[in-house]
Amino acid sequence: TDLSTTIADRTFSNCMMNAAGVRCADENDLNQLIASPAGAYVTKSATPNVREGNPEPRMKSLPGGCINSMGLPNHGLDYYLDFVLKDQAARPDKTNLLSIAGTTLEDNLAMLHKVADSDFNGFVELNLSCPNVPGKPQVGYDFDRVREILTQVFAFYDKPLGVKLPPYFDLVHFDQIAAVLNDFPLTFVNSINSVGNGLVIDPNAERVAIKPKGGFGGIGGTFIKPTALANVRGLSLRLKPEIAIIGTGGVMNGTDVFEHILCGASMVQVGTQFGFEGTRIFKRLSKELSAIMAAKGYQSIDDFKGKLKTFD
Ligand SMILES: C=Cc1c(C(=O)O)[nH]c(=O)[nH]c1=O
Repeated sequence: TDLSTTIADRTFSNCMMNAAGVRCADENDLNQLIASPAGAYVTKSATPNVREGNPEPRMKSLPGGCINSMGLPNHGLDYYLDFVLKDQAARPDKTNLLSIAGTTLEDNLAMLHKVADSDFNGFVELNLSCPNVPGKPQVGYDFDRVREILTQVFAFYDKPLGVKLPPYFDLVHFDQIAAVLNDFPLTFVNSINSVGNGLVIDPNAERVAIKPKGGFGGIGGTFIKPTALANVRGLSLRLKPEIAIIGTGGVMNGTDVFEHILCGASMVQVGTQFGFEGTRIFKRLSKELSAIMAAKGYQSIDDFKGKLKTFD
């Protein structure tokens, strides 16, 4: 079975990769992803300069999931841009993703100008959904702000670019964000980021599990899969066909990957479970997805991508 996928004019050997933020902040993490069967990697969301992030404990694993309020710790854009440029020179036929998450519009524009002026020819993933920068809202929930940002970005940025969105929980919000996104030459939309501002408690200590923001943080893992699938499907039904969808959220096994693709995902990102298992997860997920496809007689993901049935 063929697990390859195509987004815009780029073909990836495998339709699975990591989600930004998980085991992708250092070059040895990224080199492990390169050595794995993952179809691509995305780098930890970058800010213009090195950033410490929030005080620890800032991440807690749970059965089947996790809560995090990392606060955007990263080595700064130059570190990741240097890495992807070196990798691109060594493997010119591969496309990878560079995630950026400026805490201000100015920072995002400055970073995008730097990337525009470089030889980078991969995809930029503009993160509009970080839930963990104290005092900063998840931009993706402010539709006018998203329009303003994309207007200013596409005034000069002409390389492939997508956005990473927070989860929406109202069909009218799918309509509203799609109406904004359809006005721009986006290469992809990645849904979803962690479900923002959940609260995990340690009942023995009668205390929250993580330190930042009084214990509030982004939730990932198996419990967010129904929300992730709804967002992939809701956007797939509303976005113009030129905008590909990357499905992220709740992927633990091959069935979860299959479901994201049924909902319309062209690429599936794995966060929490990749964090637990490491890069060997990509061999396991590839085996599991291949077995599902073989049992159903599917040769490639296009045989079932977006073909979710309803009762009517
Ligand atoms: C880029 C910051 C993010 C972070 C973080 O660095 O706290 N955690 C998430 O779950 N999603 C994010 O987008």
